[in-house]
Amino acid sequence: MSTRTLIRGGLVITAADETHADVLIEDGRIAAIAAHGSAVAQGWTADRTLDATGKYVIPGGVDAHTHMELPFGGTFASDTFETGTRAAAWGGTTTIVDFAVQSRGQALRAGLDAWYAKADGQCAIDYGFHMILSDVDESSLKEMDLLVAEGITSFKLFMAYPGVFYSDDGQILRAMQRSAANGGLIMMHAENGIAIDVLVEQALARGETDPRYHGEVRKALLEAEATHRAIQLARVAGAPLYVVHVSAEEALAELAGARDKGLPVFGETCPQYLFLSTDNLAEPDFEGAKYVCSTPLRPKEHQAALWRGLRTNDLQVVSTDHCPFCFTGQKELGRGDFSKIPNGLPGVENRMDLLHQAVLDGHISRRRWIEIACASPARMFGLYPQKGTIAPGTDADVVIYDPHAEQVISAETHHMNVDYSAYEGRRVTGRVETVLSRGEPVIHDRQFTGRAGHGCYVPRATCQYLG
Ligand SMILES: NC(=O)NCCC(=O)O
Ligand SMILES: [Zn+2]
Ligand SMILES: [Zn+2]
Repeated sequence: MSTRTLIRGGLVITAADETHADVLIEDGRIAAIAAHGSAVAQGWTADRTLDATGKYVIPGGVDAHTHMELPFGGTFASDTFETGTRAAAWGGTTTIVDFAVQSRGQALRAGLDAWYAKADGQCAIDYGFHMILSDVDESSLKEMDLLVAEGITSFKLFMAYPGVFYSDDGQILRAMQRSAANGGLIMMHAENGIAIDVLVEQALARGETDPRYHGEVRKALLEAEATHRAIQLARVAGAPLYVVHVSAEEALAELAGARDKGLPVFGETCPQYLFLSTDNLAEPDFEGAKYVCSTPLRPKEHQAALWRGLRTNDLQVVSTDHCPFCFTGQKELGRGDFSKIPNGLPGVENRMDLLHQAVLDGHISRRRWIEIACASPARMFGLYPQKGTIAPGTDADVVIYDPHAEQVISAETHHMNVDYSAYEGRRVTGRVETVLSRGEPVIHDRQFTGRAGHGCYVPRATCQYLG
């Protein structure tokens, strides 16, 4: 039986508009939107009415970069699809795109099937997959075509992590040529991993073992160099390119220069690069390990450039790169050798709130908040307008957001399965109150009302920023 839900009296914010409007939801979709107080809206009846007076009504967040249960550095990211998607819902995110992994020597199909199995029946919110390519050869190139047809329309390659996920320039060029032909989008981890490994070895030989050296060896210039090289390879292949987790001003300058030339080059940054810095990596007593991720945190001065890039659209997306490892037992694997600290930070629950705080701090406008966190990732990865906006016919993935509520971010209160918060003690204004996923309340008045298995796999179209 169909349920009608009515959200009354809120300020509806999309990437395009802000309107005081009522939103009618039926059969899991937005049925209609009408000005608050209009005769049309007053005539609506519903089984469930949610009062959003004084609140924002925004599209559910789309986090296009998560790693639930990622195998890394001899351990696994500590959020499962169940715990990670529940935490995402608490933070106002209603869709994730996670990375299925091809292990070396394995077919893409095997890696993808393993990810379908991990997520199936576990998720509180909807999900899709990108595919990590670890072994670019004739057979994996052929498989890329099949995956694009199946709705896996983006592929991550690594210029970092030699011996693990690393692809050389020839492999990268081949994968790009294939994506130019099949419509897929190459997502690049742009760091010169071969040069970084030399610097790691030299640092360790000098006895530089603390977490802060992770930031020192993974130099901004090596991110910029790899970004430049990835752009040139994409040009040669005639392929579009999306550079993930951009952290260095110099790398952003490469993207901006390419975009100025009109090239189809896109960039993502993450909250950790906007709000944290090498000061965190330098925290004493091995606490810096909590902030080890790649690309690494940069000196604070890089943040202004990233905010500018988000305003000027040289960066289009903010995703989390959520890849949590507990401090106890996981980050600790790298005591005495920073190169053994599993790379990654938790954050899937914090993104919408941190970016709302950025609105209050004057870095971005409200509509740009929704654009970089909802609409643009949905367009980039072929989910729009089903996801990422509020419009008649789209999925009713809707957040009622209280822009005045104060909160202090803490591991004591978060829902991610990780024993620390990268933002411990940070005060932010704004908080998720209610979250609907396809019309079903998964968070209702700050209570979890969802369930594992509600979330559905969503096949994706190709990038909607291209021709
Ligand atoms: N980013 C990170 O440190 N860990 C996750 C894997 C990746 O995205 O490179
Ligand atoms: Zn990466
Ligand atoms: Zn990642």
